[in-house]
Amino acid sequence: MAKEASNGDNHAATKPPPTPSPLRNSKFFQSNLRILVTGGAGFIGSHLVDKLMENEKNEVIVADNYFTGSKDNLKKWIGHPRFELIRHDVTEPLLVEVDQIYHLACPASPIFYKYNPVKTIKTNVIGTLNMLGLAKRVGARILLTSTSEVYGDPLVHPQEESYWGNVNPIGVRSCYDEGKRVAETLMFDYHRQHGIEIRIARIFNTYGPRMNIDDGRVVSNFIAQAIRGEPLTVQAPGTQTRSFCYVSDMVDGLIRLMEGENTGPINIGNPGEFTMTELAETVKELINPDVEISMVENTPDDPRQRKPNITKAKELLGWEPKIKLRDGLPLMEEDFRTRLGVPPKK
Ligand SMILES: NC(=O)c1ccc[n+]([C@@H]2O[C@H](COP(=O)([O-])OP(=O)(O)OC[C@H]3O[C@@H](n4cnc5c(N)ncnc54)[C@H](O)[C@@H]3O)[C@@H](O)[C@H]2O)c1
Ligand SMILES: O=C(O)[C@H]1O[C@H](OP(=O)(O)OP(=O)(O)OC[C@H]2O[C@@H](n3ccc(=O)[nH]c3=O)[C@H](O)[C@@H]2O)[C@H](O)[C@@H](O)[C@@H]1O
Repeated sequence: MAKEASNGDNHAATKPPPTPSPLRNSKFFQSNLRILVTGGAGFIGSHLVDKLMENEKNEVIVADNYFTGSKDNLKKWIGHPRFELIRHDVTEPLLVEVDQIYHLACPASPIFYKYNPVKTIKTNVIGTLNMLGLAKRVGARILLTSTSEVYGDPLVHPQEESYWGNVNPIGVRSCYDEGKRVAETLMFDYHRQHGIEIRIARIFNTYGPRMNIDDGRVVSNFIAQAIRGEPLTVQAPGTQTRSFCYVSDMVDGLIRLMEGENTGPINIGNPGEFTMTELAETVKELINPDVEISMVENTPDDPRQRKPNITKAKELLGWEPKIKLRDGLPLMEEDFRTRLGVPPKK
């Protein structure tokens, strides 16, 4: 039985995990591990798929509705015998036979999750219920990519997993923050009530190649603006902080959590903390020293500070990030230049 890594509450399952599908024992069953990645056509999901596909014992099925993801992110795997891509919306039930589920499906950029907030809530609540139902039917282990946004505008700094958060339940970000909080609740209820093997990662701001160019997230905005020679738009006051994790570190953390013995929730993020003004200055220095930095209006309920305490990830998963922000940002440049059609400066 998985160990609890969280708030000192009693999270123990009352039931043993459900037995895996009888198909596992059928004559024609292959010995490979079948892994479902929901949201696998998105930014983090596609990097996770790349890593999972490196292991020849893995078969990977991606289910995605392409709201913020794209087939382009997975083009090198389309047609591969161990890979399958399904256009599917997780708010509808999905019938597949799998051993593990990485449940990532959910728009992550504030612009996109606020675009259709009711759909965002449905994705988090009904989508997670459907994936838990699937996990229960086939006896699969399921990992949810939750978020540092469950801490809201945090009054405790850095944030550790035992902090219950400071979230506005009726704000414009609530469809996402509260949606993920309910998704975490559902995970633990299925774990306690039905013995489902669960893993919860609380991801902190992650960046890297394949982020949507017009995603609205700060790192992709600044890199695209720097390459286009447009002013970097720091939203006021610019003193708000974030801690940025490079995507390969994130994928490594997610796989360790899935493979390990702890349910979580566990923070996965890079504790290096920067103000948005510092981030803009770093992008300017590394990508285009000629661009201006301009101050623009902010959006409601923007958290003022965010930094993970990763003691649990270090102790329980033996994980910590390796890539510093200054080393990670230049790794995005080539991908962004190619997609923007802007050749490197001479
Ligand atoms: N990137 C980050 O900084 C960050 C931070 C915290 C948590 N997370 C979480 O990690 C996960 C992946 O984030 P990302 O940055 O790769 O975002 P992303 O927007 O690039 O990827 C999300 C994917 O989910 C798909 N999707 C959305 N709604 C769906 C639905 N109803 N049915 C099926 N597919 C659907 C999208 O098409 C996309 O491919 C999300 O759950 C997000 O909440 C990300
Ligand atoms: O890590 C997380 O848990 C969450 O982080 C992000 O949410 P947020 O931190 O608000 O991400 P951004 O939209 O990238 O904003 C970060 C900061 O940059 C600022 N910003 C954004 C865009 C911009 O052009 N300029 C700018 O200064 C924002 O005001 C904010 O303070 C993600 O988008 C969520 O999906 C994720 O769950």
